[in-house]
Amino acid sequence: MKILVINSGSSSLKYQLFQMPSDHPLCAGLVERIGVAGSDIQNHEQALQQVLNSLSTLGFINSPDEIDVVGHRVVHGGESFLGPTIITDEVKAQIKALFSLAPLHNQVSYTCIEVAEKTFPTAKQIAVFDTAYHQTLPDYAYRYAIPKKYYTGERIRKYGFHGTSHKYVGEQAAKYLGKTESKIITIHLGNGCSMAALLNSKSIETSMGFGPLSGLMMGTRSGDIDPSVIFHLLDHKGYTPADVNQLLNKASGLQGMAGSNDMRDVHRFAAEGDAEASLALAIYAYRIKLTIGAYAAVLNGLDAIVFTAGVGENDQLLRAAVCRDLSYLGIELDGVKNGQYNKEILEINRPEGKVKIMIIPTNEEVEIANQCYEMLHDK
Ligand SMILES: Nc1ncnc2c1ncn2[C@@H]1O[C@H](COP(=O)(O)OP(=O)(O)O)[C@@H](O)[C@H]1O
Ligand SMILES: CC(=O)OP(=O)(O)O
Ligand SMILES: [Mg+2]
Repeated sequence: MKILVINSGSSSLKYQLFQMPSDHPLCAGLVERIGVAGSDIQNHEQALQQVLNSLSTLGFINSPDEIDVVGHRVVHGGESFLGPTIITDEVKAQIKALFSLAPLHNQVSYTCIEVAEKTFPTAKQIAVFDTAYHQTLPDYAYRYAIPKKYYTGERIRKYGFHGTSHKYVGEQAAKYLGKTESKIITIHLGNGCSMAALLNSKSIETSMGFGPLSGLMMGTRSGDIDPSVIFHLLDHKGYTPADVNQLLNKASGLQGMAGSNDMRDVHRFAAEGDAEASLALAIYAYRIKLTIGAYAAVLNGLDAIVFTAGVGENDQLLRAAVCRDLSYLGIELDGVKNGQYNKEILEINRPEGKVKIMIIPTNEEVEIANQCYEMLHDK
């Protein structure tokens, strides 16, 4: 069974082609900096077209009907989708209905689904949702302290995102620990950033909420901000709701503070003496540290913290800043090991540290392919 997985992030499109059941890809690739100023690739449709052309020019597929399944990452599945789902017209309508809740993401996934349906008309199209893994949060974690009718009527609650990544690295960490019971914090730092508290490999708390805007500071998103700021801008400063949306989703975070959403740029600006870039780095790390403290309390203990995704895997300075002065919690980073990551699971704590600090490369594509394969096999 040949499965093509398409993972559309807010600024990138990753793909992998699998001959299942092997989870070693036949080919894999990444289109980066989509829609970023100065980039050749303006949108996800163009990016996907480029991927599909290269799959056939490079000879990985000779004809579209060789693809049995296209697995799509879809960010927002609301409360309806708990596992991999065959995409029907009704499912597409539900994904569309969630556009307003995840403005950077669901529209992009929807575009990718439509392009894939046209390109691979004989393949099964399957969606795997970021929200699915966080459906195990207890009600006191997912409900907001507002009247019940906003939950029952408007479905306003914490959903959480990046679930496929938190699940994948969390399960690897639990396996690595070799314990049946585990308390793990996963830290996904890509363009979007989120953390999850995992009790025995189930998500019990996470930092994103109703949409993928809350929690940590991100590439272009503010993360947590007092909602009073929004009322102030609307009521007294002439902003429209669309202006505020643009500000908090696209013109904040690293982009808004330091002028680039690419962490590599921000480090360069800071090294060149840009004080606001240095402050952006400090805030970015501080928010993660705050959340580690909170999640250690929620879990009532801690076996491991896991760094993953673009920044989490590759940025040793950031990891060092997060782990500094956390020895009270048993978090003690080994400065040498911290610099030795080479795309494989790596333990980077000092031997005397009670808590394992790990870098685990996320692989949302493998996780999606496995979920699709298992679903079709169980039938
Ligand atoms: N060597 C590196 N050092 C620091 N940050 C890096 C490095 N390589 C990639 N990144 C950062 O990873 C982020 C993208 O992560 P990724 O997980 O691919 O994001 P997404 O899937 O949300 O598009 C970018 O901010 C990029 O700057
Ligand atoms: C949900 C989310 O923020 O996804 P990404 O990090 O891929 O933008
Ligand atoms: Mg991503």
